[in-house]
Amino acid sequence: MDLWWLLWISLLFLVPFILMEISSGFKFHFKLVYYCAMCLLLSALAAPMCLLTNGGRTVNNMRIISRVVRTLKYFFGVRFEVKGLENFQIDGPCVIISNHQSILDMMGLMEILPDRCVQIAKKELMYAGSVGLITYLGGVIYINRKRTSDAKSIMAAVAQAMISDNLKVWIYPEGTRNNSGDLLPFKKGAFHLALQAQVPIIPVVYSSLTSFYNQKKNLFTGGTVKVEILPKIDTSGLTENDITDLTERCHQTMRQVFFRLSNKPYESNGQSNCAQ
Ligand SMILES: CCCCC/C=C\C/C=C\CCCCCCCC(=O)SCCNC(=O)CCNC(=O)[C@H](O)C(C)(C)COP(=O)(O)OP(=O)(O)OC[C@H]1O[C@@H](n2cnc3c(N)ncnc32)[C@H](O)[C@@H]1OP(=O)(O)O
Ligand SMILES: CCCCCCCC/C=C\CCCCCCCC(=O)OC[C@@H](O)COP(=O)(O)O
Repeated sequence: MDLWWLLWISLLFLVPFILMEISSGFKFHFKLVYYCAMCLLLSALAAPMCLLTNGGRTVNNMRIISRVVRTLKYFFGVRFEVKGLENFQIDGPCVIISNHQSILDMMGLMEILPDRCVQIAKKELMYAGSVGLITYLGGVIYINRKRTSDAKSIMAAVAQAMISDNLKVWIYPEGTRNNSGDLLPFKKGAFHLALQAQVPIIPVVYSSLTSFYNQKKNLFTGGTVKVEILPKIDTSGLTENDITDLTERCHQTMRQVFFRLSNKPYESNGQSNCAQ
């Protein structure tokens, strides 16, 4: 066949494909920018409310922040089906661990955030404009993930504050966002913290977002996220020697629930689940 014909025929198929890709990519990035802009705007509105109500940096601001963030789901067509909220009804502090898929997780976090609960976040979040300010006002604890020794000493101080100030602490044990449709191995900070403070761990699992949010496919439409708050895991009597087992047990339990909530067949990965 003539080379020109081949070129024309390829173009006939390629051009609509490229246009579709550009427009879906454009839609995806536009929606992400819109999400970030809404976060920046809502944070800028919430900050004076926090300052006027509570005066400065305090976990009590989380009530205001969560109420404001809960409105975001209506703009993005995201809904939550929550089970197990009664498992949050415990007296005193605890460590809450959950899977972390994307920046959209802030909606899922605030949907169920219990009272007097702060999160552990990477220190870079402090510099995210008004979002950084609102996290500061809400009492978020910042860590430098590149300096394990600094992170450890901050977490040791957090263990004390949990007891003295009756705080719950929310940690993403994967340590980073992960939209792969599986859980990453868990870092150990959350488990050390629970043991140091001698408090229970409450695992929370969110179903996979990939059916409506997928960066690889430029997909960001609306959808429903299933959320399950699991019964507390007691840590009393456990020692440093039990950290690896505890981490692995929590990872396995959460992974099974993650696959069930995401309507995916459970795949045993057959490896150690702890981050090395
Ligand atoms: C109004 C509109 C608002 C709009 C915005 C909406 C909301 C904003 C408002 C508030 C919400 C904010 C929510 C923010 C969420 C942000 C989420 C994140 O930033 S996730 C990233 C940060 N978090 C984490 O990284 C936590 C998980 N990581 C860990 O726990 C890590 O363990 C670590 C403590 C950071 C250390 O990292 P490392 O890579 O070194 O981890 P290892 O687990 O491999 O540990 C190495 C080694 O150290 C031992 N270890 C770990 N921790 C401790 C400890 N605390 N004490 C003692 N020893 C410790 C561990 O056992 C390993 O040793 P060994 O191998 O011998 O066992
Ligand atoms: C004047 C300065 C302007 C700064 C502009 C900042 C732009 C960002 C604005 C809004 C972003 C909204 C983000 C909501 C909070 C998201 C928290 C979050 O999900 O952080 C990711 C972190 O868990 C893990 O990070 P990595 O996956 O390791 O990476």
